[in-house]
Amino acid sequence: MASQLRLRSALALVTGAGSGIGRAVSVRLAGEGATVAACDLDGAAARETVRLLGGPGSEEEAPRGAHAAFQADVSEARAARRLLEQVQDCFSRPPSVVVSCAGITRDEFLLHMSEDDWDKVIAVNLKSIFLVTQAAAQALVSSGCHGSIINISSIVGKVGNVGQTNYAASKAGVIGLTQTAARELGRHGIRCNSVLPGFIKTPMTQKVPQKVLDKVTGMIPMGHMGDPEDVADVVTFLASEDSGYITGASVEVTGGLFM
Ligand SMILES: CCCCCCCCCCCCC[C@@H](O)CC(=O)SCCNC(=O)CCNC(=O)[C@H](O)C(C)(C)COP(=O)(O)OP(=O)(O)OC[C@H]1O[C@@H](n2cnc3c(N)ncnc32)[C@H](O)[C@@H]1OP(=O)(O)O
Ligand SMILES: NC(=O)c1ccc[n+]([C@@H]2O[C@H](COP(=O)([O-])OP(=O)(O)OC[C@H]3O[C@@H](n4cnc5c(N)ncnc54)[C@H](O)[C@@H]3O)[C@@H](O)[C@H]2O)c1
Repeated sequence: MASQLRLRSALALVTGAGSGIGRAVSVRLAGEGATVAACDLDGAAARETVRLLGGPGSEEEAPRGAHAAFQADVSEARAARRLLEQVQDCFSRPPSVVVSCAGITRDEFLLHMSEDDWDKVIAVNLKSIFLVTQAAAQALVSSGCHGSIINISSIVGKVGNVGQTNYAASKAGVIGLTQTAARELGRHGIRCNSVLPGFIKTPMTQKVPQKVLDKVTGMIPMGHMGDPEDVADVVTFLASEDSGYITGASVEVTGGLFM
C-alpha cells in the first residue's frame, strides 16, 4: 500500500519492534511520516529496526526528535514506566500512537504446562500491555493530547488453540483490556483497538512443528500464511485519522482463518 504521509506529526511507540510484526509496523509507520520510538527486549534488534527506517535517527547519536531505539522488558513495571519517561525525555512529548507488539509463546499441552510457562506468557503478552497502555494513557491525559493505542492480540484469543492455554488466555485478555480501555479513554480522545493476526510468517511461527503448519495453512481460505506487512497496513490505518471513529474494535488479519 503506497504511503500517504497520514502520520507526519505523530510520535509512535512500538514495543516488540526488533522483529517480525513490530519491525514491519515500525517501517510502515515511519513510511507514513511518523517518528518512531522502537522498543525491544533485544536492544540491538531495536537499533537495527531504527537503522532500517533510514532518514534521521538511523545513524549513531541521532539528533533529538529523530527515530530512536529503546531497550526495555515491558513486562516489568519499573521498566515500562521508565520507557515512557525516556520516550518523553527524548521527544519532549508523549507518543500519540502506541503499538504493543511484544509477545512470546511457551507452547505445551495443558496436562503438562508448567506454572512458569503460564506466568511468563501472561506477563509478557498481557501484563505488558496493561503497563504500557496505562503509562501511555496517563501521559496523554495529563498533557491533554489525543492518541491511538493498538494492541496486538491473536485469532487464538478468539478461538483458542491446541497447546496454547497460556497464550490464548493472554490474547483473550488483551481484547478485554483494550475494549475496557476504549470505554474509559474515549472521553479523553484516546482510541484503543486490538488487531488479531492469524498465521503470519515471523520467527514466532517458525517454531511451529511443520505438520501443524501444513495443517493450518490448508485451513486458510486465502490459502497462504500472511506477511508482517499485512498486519502493519491495518495497524497504520488504526493509527491514522482514517479510523477516527473506530475504538474498541477487534480487527482480524487472518486470510479468513476462523472467520
Ligand atoms: C486439524 C488441524 C488444526 C490446526 C489448527 C491450528 C490453528 C493454529 C492457529 C494459530 C494462528 C495464530 C498463531 C499466532 O498467534 C502465533 C502463534 O501462536 S505461533 C505458535 C502456534 N502454536 C501452536 O499451534 C502449537 C503447536 N504445537 C506444538 O508446539 C507442539 O505440538 C506442543 C504443543 C508443544 C506439543 O509437542 P509434542 O512434541 O508433545 O507433541 P506433537 O507436536 O507431536 O503433537 C502431538 C499431536 O498434537 C497435534 N497438534 C499439536 N499442536 C496442534 C495444533 N496447534 N493444532 C492441531 N493439532 C496440533 C500434532 O499435530 C500431533 O498430532 P498427531 O499425533 O496426529 O501427529
Ligand atoms: N506471527 C504470528 O503468526 C502472530 C499471530 C498473531 C499474533 N501475533 C503476535 O504479534 C506480536 C509480534 O509477534 P511476531 O510474530 O512478530 O514475533 P517475533 O518473535 O518476531 O517478535 C516479538 C518481539 O517481541 C520482543 N519481546 C519479547 N518479549 C519482550 C519483552 N518482555 N519486552 C520487550 N520486547 C519483548 C522480542 O524480542 C521480539 O523482537 C506478538 O504479540 C505475537 O503474539 C503473532
